[in-house]
Amino acid sequence: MSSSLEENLKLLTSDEEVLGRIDVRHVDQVAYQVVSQKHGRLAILQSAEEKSIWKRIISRLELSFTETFLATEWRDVVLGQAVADADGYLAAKRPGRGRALGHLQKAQVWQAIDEFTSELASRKLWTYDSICVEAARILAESPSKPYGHVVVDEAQDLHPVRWRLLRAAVSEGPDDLFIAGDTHQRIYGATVSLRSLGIRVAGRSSRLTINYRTTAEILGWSLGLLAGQRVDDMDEGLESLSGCRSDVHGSPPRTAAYATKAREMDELAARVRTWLDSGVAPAEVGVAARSNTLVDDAVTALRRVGIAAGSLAQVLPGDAVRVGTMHRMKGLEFRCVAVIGAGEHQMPMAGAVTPVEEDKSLHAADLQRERCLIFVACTRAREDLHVSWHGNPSPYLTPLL
Ligand SMILES: Nc1ncnc2c1ncn2[C@@H]1O[C@H](COP(=O)(O)OP(=O)(O)OP(=O)(O)O)[C@@H](O)[C@H]1O
Repeated sequence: MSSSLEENLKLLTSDEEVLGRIDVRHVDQVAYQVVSQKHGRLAILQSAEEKSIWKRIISRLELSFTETFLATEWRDVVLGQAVADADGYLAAKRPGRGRALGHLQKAQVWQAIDEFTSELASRKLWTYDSICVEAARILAESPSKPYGHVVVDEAQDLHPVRWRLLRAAVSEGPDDLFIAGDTHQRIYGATVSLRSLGIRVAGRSSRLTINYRTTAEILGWSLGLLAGQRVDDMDEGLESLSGCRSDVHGSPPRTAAYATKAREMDELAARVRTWLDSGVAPAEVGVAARSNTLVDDAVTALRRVGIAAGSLAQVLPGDAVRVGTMHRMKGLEFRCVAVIGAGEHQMPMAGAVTPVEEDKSLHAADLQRERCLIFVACTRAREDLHVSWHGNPSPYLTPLL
């Protein structure tokens, strides 16, 4: 997405001097650079290793918590609220955490987290979150800031550790932070209160209601995916979709069910061929899928019939159809979009949803994120949207069928 933003920046100016002063980067890259300047090359803890460290701690301390629970408690409560010690953790509120903890349980959780962070420190291992914490600390202590102004896009997906980093990356003053986001498109992380992070948006924000990208037909249909959902406004209130509109009209989105994946892939290739034959450039066709496997399947199906196509995970030539996971589709747009594999077994994706018996709140948040993902994918289409699946449709789609 940052390369797409960088490209679009060139539509605003071609002045190399101006472009040279604008740094378009993922916030984690900013954090890595700040921390590596001080500590050298950083070794990143891989998720399988993280799990096994938590598992060892759970078994050593004979705890009844799962590794997911402890990892989330560390990330969202300890790092999220910048808790520094046991007393801070015992006093911390735990909004959005499904399982209530008594005093003794909190002491056990703190001991586990303390052992976990000590192990990371002794092995010199970092997570992307801990890099952000360290970067924010370094920048907060430094009198000189790397940026004069910071523009934040896709703000709904940033964890508090990233907000603290961004806050510390620019001195406080007029036009220090400009924030754009849409909480209906939250596909990572959980609800954040900007107020609690010292970022004041009340009375200083505007709601954009006109959608210039897509047709009224595609917008109306896609908004149906979110009907009845309560969505926050990042400032301790609720966001609304009322008044959202598009003034451009076109064909209504089409949906199609197939008996098998193979058939769905064949029909995808036929659909893309129709778009290309009608004059749509290959790079203006996007195909969105929930999993990497399905992305590969779609690329193979398109190439099999002679259509140049590639995954958005790679650098693509200008004349190829873009196929990507729904996560990769964020922030992009295409004249025509095919959302594939929108079936009951793919959306929500079972592996991405915490079991309800493990953590009720995480379970609900995960389901909501899956719903937002399909909304994000569908709203990438400017003119034509085609949604398909094999087997039964996703429960997110059934109210619209
Ligand atoms: N005022 C405008 N007049 C005409 N076209 C516009 C205007 N504002 C935006 N657009 C066009 O609408 C499309 C979507 O704009 P943009 O990418 O800024 O939206 P967005 O809110 O960031 O979308 P999302 O968050 O869903 O990715 C782009 O093609 C952009 O060029």
